[in-house]
Parts: sequence; C-alpha cells; structure tokens
Amino acid sequence: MSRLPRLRSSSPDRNHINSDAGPSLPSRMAASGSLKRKAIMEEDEETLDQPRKVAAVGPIRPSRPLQPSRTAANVTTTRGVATKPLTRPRAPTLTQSRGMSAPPTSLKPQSKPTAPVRTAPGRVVSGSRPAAGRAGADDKRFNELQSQLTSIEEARAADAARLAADMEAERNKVAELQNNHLALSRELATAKSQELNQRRELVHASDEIENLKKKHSREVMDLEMDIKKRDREIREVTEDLRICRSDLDRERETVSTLKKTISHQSTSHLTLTTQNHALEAQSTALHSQIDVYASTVSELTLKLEAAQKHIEDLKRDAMDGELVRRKLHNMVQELKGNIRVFCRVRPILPSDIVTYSGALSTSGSSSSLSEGSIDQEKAKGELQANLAFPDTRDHKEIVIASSSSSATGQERKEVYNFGFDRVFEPESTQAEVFEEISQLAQSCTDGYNVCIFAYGQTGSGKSFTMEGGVSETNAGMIPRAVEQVFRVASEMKSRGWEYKLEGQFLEIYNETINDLLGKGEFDKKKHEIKHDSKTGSTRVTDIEVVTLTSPSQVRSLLAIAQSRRSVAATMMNERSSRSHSVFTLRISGVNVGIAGCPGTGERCEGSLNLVDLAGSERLNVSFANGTDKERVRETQSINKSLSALGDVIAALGEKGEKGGDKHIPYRNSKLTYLLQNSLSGNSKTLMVLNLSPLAAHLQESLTSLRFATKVNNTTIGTAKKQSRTS
Ligand SMILES: Nc1ncnc2c1ncn2[C@@H]1O[C@H](COP(=O)(O)OP(=O)(O)OP(=O)(O)O)[C@@H](O)[C@H]1O
Repeated sequence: MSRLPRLRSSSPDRNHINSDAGPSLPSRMAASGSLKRKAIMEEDEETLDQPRKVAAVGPIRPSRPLQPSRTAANVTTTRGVATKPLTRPRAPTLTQSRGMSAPPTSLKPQSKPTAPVRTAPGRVVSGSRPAAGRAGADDKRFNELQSQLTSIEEARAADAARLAADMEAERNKVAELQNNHLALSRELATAKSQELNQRRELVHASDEIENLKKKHSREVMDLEMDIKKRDREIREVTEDLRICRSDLDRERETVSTLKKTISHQSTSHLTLTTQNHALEAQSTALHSQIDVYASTVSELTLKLEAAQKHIEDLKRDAMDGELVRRKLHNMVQELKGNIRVFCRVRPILPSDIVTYSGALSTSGSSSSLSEGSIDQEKAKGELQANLAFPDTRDHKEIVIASSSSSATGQERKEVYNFGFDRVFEPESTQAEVFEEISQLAQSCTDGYNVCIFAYGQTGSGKSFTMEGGVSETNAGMIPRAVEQVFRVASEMKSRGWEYKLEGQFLEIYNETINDLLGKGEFDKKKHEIKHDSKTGSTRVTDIEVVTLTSPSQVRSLLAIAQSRRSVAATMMNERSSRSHSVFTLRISGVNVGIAGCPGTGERCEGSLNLVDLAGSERLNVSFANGTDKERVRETQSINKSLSALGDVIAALGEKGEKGGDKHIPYRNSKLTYLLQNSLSGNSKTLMVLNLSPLAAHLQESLTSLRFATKVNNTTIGTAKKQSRTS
C-alpha cells in the first residue's frame, strides 16, 4: 500500500497563515494598546501552534494539486523536503534465477550470447563454458529459460497489468484524495477566513466588550450617583413628607378648629342676619334722620366757616396784641426803672453760730446748740444785727440800727434807713425772689438785654441766690430764669414765634477771663471780648457756647462750671468768693407765624446775664495783715472791678439825667467791658444786694447798702427812680 506523504506545515507556513490572517492584527493590537487583547492574540497564536487535523495535507496551495505522474523518487515537497516514494509492486519470487536480481526491462533474443549480459547492475551472466558440449543443454536450458522468461514476462505483464490497475486505482485514490485535499483545503481556507473573520469579530467584540465594560462602569457609576442622588432625594422627600405630615396634622387641627369656628360663625351669621335685618330697618329710619342732619350740617358748616374766619381774625388780633403787650411790658419795666435794686438778707446759719460762738455771751458749747433748740434761737438773737423791715405792705425798706461809743464814752445809737425796689427778709424763699425777677426774664424773650447782679460780701448768699441749692425749692435765679425762658419760648410758639437758646458761663479772676464750660485746661486759654456795634451783641473769643435744649441741661452745665471752679480753688482761696462769674443766656427768636396765619418775619435777640460778683468786703477786713500778696492782688482786682461797675452805673445815671455824650468808662474793668451792651441802651439791670444778718458784718453790710443805694438812684433811659436814704 502506498501512503500519501505527510505534509507538515512549517513555521514559515504558520507565519504565512498568520500573515494572511493578520497584517491587520498587530496593527489593531498596537492601535488598541490593550493588554487584554494582546493576551487574546497570544492565545490565538498558541491555538495556531496546536496540531490540526488538516495540517497533514501540507502547506496551503490550493492552486497546485498533486501531480499524479510524478514517481515516488522524484516526489519532493515544494519546500524541498523528501518524501517516501510509492512502494513498487513486488514481482513473484523466482526460485531458479537466483542471480537475477531484477527483471529485464524488455525481453529480446540475444544475438551475441558470449557477451556478458548485464541483467542487473553488478551481476554478469557468465559465457565461459564450452559451446559444443554444452550447446544442447544450453539451448534446452535457454528454452527453458525462454519459457520461464516467457512465463515470467507473462507473469510480469500480468503483474504490470495488475500493477497498472493498482496504479490506476492508486492514482484514482490519489486523485480522489487530492480532490478531497482540495476540498479540504478550500474548506480549510474557508474555515481560516471564517476564523480570521471570527477573530476580527472577536477583536471587535473584545473592543466592544471593553467599551461596553467602560460604558457599563460609567453607567454603574452614574447609576450609583443616581442612586445616591435618589437616596438624597428620598431622604429629602421623606423629610418633606414628615414636615408635610406635621403640617397636615396642624392643618387638620386648624381645619377642625375652623370647622368649629365656622359652625360658631354660622350660628353667629344667623344671629347677625337677624340683627342685620333689624339694623336695615333702623338704617332706613336713620337715613331719613341723616337727611335731616345733612341739612343741619350744611347750616353748621356755614357757621363753622364763619367761626374759623373769626378765629383767624382773633389770631391776628392776638399777634397784634402780643406786640402791644411787649410794648406795654417794656413801658412798665421802664417805669419801674431800667436799673433796679433788690436787697436780700440771708438767715443766720448753724455754721454762723459755730463760727461766732466765741462772741456769744450765753454759755454752752456750739455742739449743744441743736437746730431749733431754745439755746440756738437765743444764740441767733445775740449774733443777729439789729435789722428791721418796717414796710410790711410793699417790702421796700430795710432799717439798720447800730450803737457805738463816742469819744466821751457815751453810747450813740444810729439808725440807717434804706429803700429799694424790693427788700427780701431772711425768711423769703427763692420762689418769692424769682417772682420779682421773672418779668425781666420775660423782657429777655421780648428781645431786651437783661443783666442781674448779685452783690455782697463773702458768705452773704450771692451764689445761693444766683445758683441756689440742689433741691427744687432751693433752685436759684439762673435755673429758674432758664426754665422761665424755655416756658415762654414754648408758649410763644402758639403766637408764631420760634426761639433758639444758647448759653455760656465764664469767670473773671484777676482781670482774666476763664471758660467755666470749656473742655481745655482751666485758666490757660486767653479770651478776648468783642462787641458788634451794629447788632449790639457781645462775643468772647474761644469760649464754649452751648445750644440749650432743656432746663435740666442747664443744671448739668452749672454743675460742670462748679467742678471746674473747685479744681482751680486752693485751700487758702475759695475761688467763687474771689472771682466774678457770668452766666449768659442768648435768646434769638423769629416770628414764623402759625397755621393759617403767616409769620411777620420779625426777629428779636436778647440776652440774660446772671452775674455772681466776687465778695465785696474791704481788704483790711479780709486780710488785716496784708502779707499774702496774691490775695491782696485778688482783692485789689475785685475792688477795682466793683468800683468800675459803680462808676459805669454812675456815669450812665448822669447821662440819663443830663443827656449828651457823656463818656461811660466801660473799659476800666473786664466786667464792665463784658457787660457793656447789657448795661446801656435798652438794657434792664437788676442788682440783688445780698446782706449778712450778722452783727459782726454790720459795717460791711452798711458799705454794701450805700453802694446799692448809689446804683438805685441811677436812671438809665426814661424812668427815674426815687430813693430814700438816712
Ligand atoms: N437765703 C438763704 N437761705 C438759706 N441759706 C442761705 C441763704 N443765703 C445763703 N445761704 C447759705 O449761706 C452760705 C453762704 O452763702 P453763699 O455761698 O451763697 O455766699 P456767697 O456770697 O456766694 O459767698 P462767696 O462770695 O464766698 O461765694 C451758704 O451755705 C448758703 O447755703
């Protein structure tokens, strides 16, 4: 049996297959860059290395079928690999012809028997026997051989025929196999191309799977996020639901409440409907009444219009009346005298009893003199000067009696009688004093300059009169005047006037001005007095001018001034006694009118100067030894300014009497220069003479009384005052 040569596929062929399958494969691998795909490709290659059923067919050359005519010896593979030759059919074994190893190719009679016949390579038929002896045997033998040969030939022919038939059969088989092979090759090619396609599809599928995986992971992430979002939403919705439920519960409660209310209201509604019907009936009745009233109203409206017109006329009359009142008030003040003098005697104080206990004839220590006790009253009687107030109706007189010893030793009694515009006894209250002063405060709001002095020796009650004590009843002239001005300003609003109030507070110490309301260091700033001749106003440079909004504010300003003065005081020197203090309240008003009645635009500017003068005692009384130079200087300065004040008032009096261009020595002191505009012209001046009730101060009191009388006899303007002196 011949076998088909086994054709193995070599690695180049595999490469060929691979190259057929894959010129695009590596590039795809490179393009994808995917390790996984590479692994798949390696796996593919390994799969290709596996032995296959079709590999025995040989390399894929479908276009070259096997050649049936090629002998086994000549058969080689296309790659030069030798294949086994087809097996030659074996001839029947010849037992007689041992030397013949192979049959002759053709059977021909030999013409030269001597010649060795080479039947087969290496074998030679020998012809060395003698031809004669052996001719018959040879012929016989030859014949035998010939017959044998013939039979061999025949056998051989038969074998050849059989062989040819076998060959033919083999060829047929080969052809069939080749056909099969071709068919299989085609199938293989088809299968390979399918495989390639499948591989491509596989790669595509891998890519797609990869993409799908990515997409899937993205989708999974999206889904997870979505789930989280949904979870959040669910939580929110749950929270909303919870809130909604609670809202719903509340709403349910509200609804039930409302239902109850509705049921109540429907009941009320029914009641109201009934009432409404009743009211409608009433309304109809009222409508008819309204008609009656409407006619009445129209009548009243006419009357009201007439009344309003009348009111406006009255308002106009009132404003005109206000002008008349001002004029009359001023005339009254002028008639009273533009310089007036009040005298006020303070009561004896417990401190006086302590101070002058040595002078008491009655025994007993000062500590035993409790207030209101008989001893104290007795002591007061002893200490008190002989003062009398005979004018019990008009309170205009004060009489002082004194006794002195003459050179001959005779006791001489003297009586001094003084008359003033008003004399206040020790029991007089602050309110009573102010009642007389309040008219001057009124003049101030009418646009006049007013000046009120408190004059007297140290401890006579000047500060008490001007500033007063802490309590309401003890409030002095300054807070009361301010309060009055505020009250008048607010009352005047109804008459069409609007006021602005400003205040300043200064002291004159040793002819130097100090700002008691200033914020800087006390006693350091230099201030100058400036007069405006056109407006008649006076201004002090660098002085703190405070806009006043309420009386309480003025009280706190007084406290500030007091504290600044206390800082400047020394143990030896009570500042308030040694300096003049001047509180100035400036009032500016404009007539803006009232509703329905336009203002006249009239303006007025007035000022109220409340002056607490320094102690008026004489130098030799205060400082008998006169060693303290500073205090001597203070006293000289005080005396100078007080005498300058007296000179100015006297000059004004002379001018009033005689007229003409009498020189008024305002510039002789800071005090008179400061008060220049408040002492002259249309100004009104009041001097409050404060007296000590003590007998010990009698001489000082008499000096003060004489000075005050001099002032009281002075006339400024039209009115002239009379006075009586002893
Ligand atoms: N009318 C009065 N009623 C009750 N106490 C008075 C009266 N007048 C003065 N005093 C008291 O007398 C004392 C001395 O008064 P005040 O300080 O006012 O005198 P002064 O003249 O201002 O003295 P100085 O010149 O030292 O300032 C104070 O304690 C005061 O309270």
